[in-house]
Amino acid sequence: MPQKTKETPMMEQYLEYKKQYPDAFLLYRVGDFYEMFYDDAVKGSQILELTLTSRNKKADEGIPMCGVPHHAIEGYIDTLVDNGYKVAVCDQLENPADAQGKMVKRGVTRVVTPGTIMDKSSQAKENNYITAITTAKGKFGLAYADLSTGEVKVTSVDNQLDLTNELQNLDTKETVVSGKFPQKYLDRLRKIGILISKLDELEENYSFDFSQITSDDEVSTVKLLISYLIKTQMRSLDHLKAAQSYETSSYLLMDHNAQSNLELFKNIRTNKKSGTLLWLLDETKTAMGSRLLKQWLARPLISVEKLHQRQKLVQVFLDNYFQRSSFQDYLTKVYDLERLAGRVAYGTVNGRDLIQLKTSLEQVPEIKSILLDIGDDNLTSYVEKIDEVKDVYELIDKSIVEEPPISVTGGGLIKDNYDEQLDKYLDASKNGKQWLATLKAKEQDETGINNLKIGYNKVFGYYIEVSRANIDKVPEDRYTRKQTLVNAERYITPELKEKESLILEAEEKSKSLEYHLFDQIRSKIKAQIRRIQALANILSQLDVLQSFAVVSEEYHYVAPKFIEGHQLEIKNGRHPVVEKVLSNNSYIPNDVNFDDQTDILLITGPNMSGKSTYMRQLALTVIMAQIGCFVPAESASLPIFDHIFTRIGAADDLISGDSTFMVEMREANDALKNATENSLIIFDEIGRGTATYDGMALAQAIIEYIDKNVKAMTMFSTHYHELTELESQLPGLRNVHVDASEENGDLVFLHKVLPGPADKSYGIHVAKLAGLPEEVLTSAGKILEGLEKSSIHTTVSESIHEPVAKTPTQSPKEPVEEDEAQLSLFPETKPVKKVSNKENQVIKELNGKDLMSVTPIEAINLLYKWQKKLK
Ligand SMILES: Nc1ncnc2c1ncn2[C@@H]1O[C@H](COP(=O)(O)OP(=O)(O)OP(=O)(O)O)[C@@H](O)[C@H]1O
Repeated sequence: MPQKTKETPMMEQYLEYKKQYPDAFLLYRVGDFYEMFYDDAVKGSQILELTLTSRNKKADEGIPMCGVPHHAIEGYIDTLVDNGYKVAVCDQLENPADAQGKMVKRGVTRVVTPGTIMDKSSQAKENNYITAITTAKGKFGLAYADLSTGEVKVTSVDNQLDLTNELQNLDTKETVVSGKFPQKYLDRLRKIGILISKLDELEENYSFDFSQITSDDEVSTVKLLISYLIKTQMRSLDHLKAAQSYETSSYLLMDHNAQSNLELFKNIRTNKKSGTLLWLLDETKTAMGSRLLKQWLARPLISVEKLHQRQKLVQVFLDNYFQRSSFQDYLTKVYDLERLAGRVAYGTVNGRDLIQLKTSLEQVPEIKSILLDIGDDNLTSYVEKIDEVKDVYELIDKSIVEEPPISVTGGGLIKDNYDEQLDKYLDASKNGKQWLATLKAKEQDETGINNLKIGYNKVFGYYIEVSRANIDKVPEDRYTRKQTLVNAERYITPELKEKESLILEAEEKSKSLEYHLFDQIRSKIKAQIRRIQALANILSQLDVLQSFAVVSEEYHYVAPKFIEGHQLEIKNGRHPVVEKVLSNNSYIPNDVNFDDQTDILLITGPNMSGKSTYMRQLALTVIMAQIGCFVPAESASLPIFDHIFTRIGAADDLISGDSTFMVEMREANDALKNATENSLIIFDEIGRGTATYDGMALAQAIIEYIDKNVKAMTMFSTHYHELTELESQLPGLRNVHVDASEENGDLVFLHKVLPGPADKSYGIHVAKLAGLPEEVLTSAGKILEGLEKSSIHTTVSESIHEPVAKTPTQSPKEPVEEDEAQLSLFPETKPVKKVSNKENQVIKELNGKDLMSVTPIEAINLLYKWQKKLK
């Protein structure tokens, strides 16, 4: 921390800025370095692996310091921001030479934060969303923006769970709140790695298009977000598009767990894209297309009309292979128009970016004509809307050289014949150099000094240099001596000085004129940003649709039919990712059928037989259908789903401190409470996370609840074979099993889904496949045999479904026998001899419960409470 001793003026200035940005690393420009001091230096040197030193000036002695070279700053900023920190960059605002001994003027020129970092090439295919959240009238407002593409959206959600979900689905790294935002909601967000940035004062003076937002609360949320962007970015935000309201319910909903369980974007094991649905579907040719595909996958549609529209275009790309390939060839040459537009608005665009913009625009007329040639009405009406933005193309074409330098201040950017004045300057400087060469030859000739040179330095400009050995040949009447070196003398002549001023003036002026012209060109393009964004939008949609066609063709997908009512029929469906990964067509296709009587498919079968794969296959097929892609099947008729709920695999939520079983129950609860008839529920072995009887009882109660109250299409896999007997009691439940057979004591997986329950579990066979020691396997075999013979086993399996089945599905005609229900749930409980007080209480409570109005989760909670009491 700052020392008590008096600071040097520079450190005083530093501390002044640091005070304004206490939560950011302040990178403070000193000469050719950006320096950090005090705590920033200590922490920064660790994160960035820099050497920590201390300032040596007497008054500053002991101040920790570390620095990075100015030209390498971007990489260091990226590292800090990747680690979840903010960075404020404090630049020199004047040339130190002009400061004339006073403190150099400095100022913070940008603040980079995890949500606002732009231009990271590693993230070209990703959106980086910054979010803002507000709360009013018990609801939450949520706005998000991608600063590099200019997208701004806003919505409101009813509760904290939905808010967290939406933030996680957006994968936001940073969220802005006002100082008044209730603290209690923020801890959870911090725990899941979101940086919270507080902003107390809203900006007032800016123009932004709020016209498409209807609710005042949403306007407030967007205002908070825009204010933060203005505060941190300190430059034009003209490229931000009009904010759009959206409702989460106008898409097929999937919470964050479902997205990650189904491996849409990240492989659960590797955390990478490989092996995901996005990986499979992404045959896009542009970064914009890839980002859009990801957005479509995160928000599948529920409008049949829009889906038909997408399907038709996919079909057109499928039917016209040659046009599609040349469309792809041209698309490959289209750069990231969205981000280029962002850079134009930001003023960070350089000559090379403009050439990229030009090259991209150059492809558009070709793209249009190829697509119009196909002659499909749907596609044509789409393509006709494409604005080629020809004026921008022409402007860049006539003004910017084909291979411009990175810097925009050093000249060499602007073409000949673009500006008359510039041509004159360039001519003068070009001719001047020619003239100098001629002069050198002439002087060498006249003086006879062969090694006579013409040079230049900043102090006295152009000079003639003669080596000491030749000094006697110097024509003293024409040459004026300017400088003496050890081995040479330097001279000037009136002729040289006259040309010098012309050459220098031309060079200096041409550079600044070039910059000025470049700035003008940039502003002219900036005025057309909306048109470039609109073009980017159409091209990225077409890119995604052609990508669907490529994948659908390669893997033989079909257009799904959307049907009304509670039915689904998939013939020979496949899991698209497993199919791709498995070699030589070894994937076994399977049908999925729900008729109007069925809501639950109860899936049994040995471990490793393919139960999870079968269930995920349906979920992925539904998602693919609802983004407008074709699906992996021979034919598919599906309803439009409103929500997919999943409970797959073991996921501990260590952050919130929940156990696997707790997460399992929370996810089950979410589905039971929120699913509708139009939802899809995938429950993979619900109940396995707890003791067998509890688990089985719960699984059964959940199935019955879905059948009776929810009626969503449900796939439920289980190893509790006893549950298969439910088919005779629940008209909406059908058993299917994944087939396996035993050959010479070895298990053969057939991966074929057949009607009816599985007859055997084969758990020990799978353990053998996994290579467990022979001793363990033999011993397990003996234990199993014993269990199968024992009466307990049969009693349990019979009793377990009977009484519990009666509770939720009990028809009013059949009175519930509570005693029996209680006893049979805990069959190992010894018969009660004497009823204690505690037991009396439990019985009383049980008698007082209206079981018809108790949810399965509440039921298990009650059971837990009672059991605890009795213990
Ligand atoms: N239809 C299929 N065709 C070919 N291979 C399949 C098929 N279904 C599954 N498999 C293969 O079998 C493996 C195991 O499948 P899956 O994980 O779905 O089994 P499971 O029955 O859910 O197992 P467990 O009960 O142990 O969770 C998969 O990784 C896949 O390689």
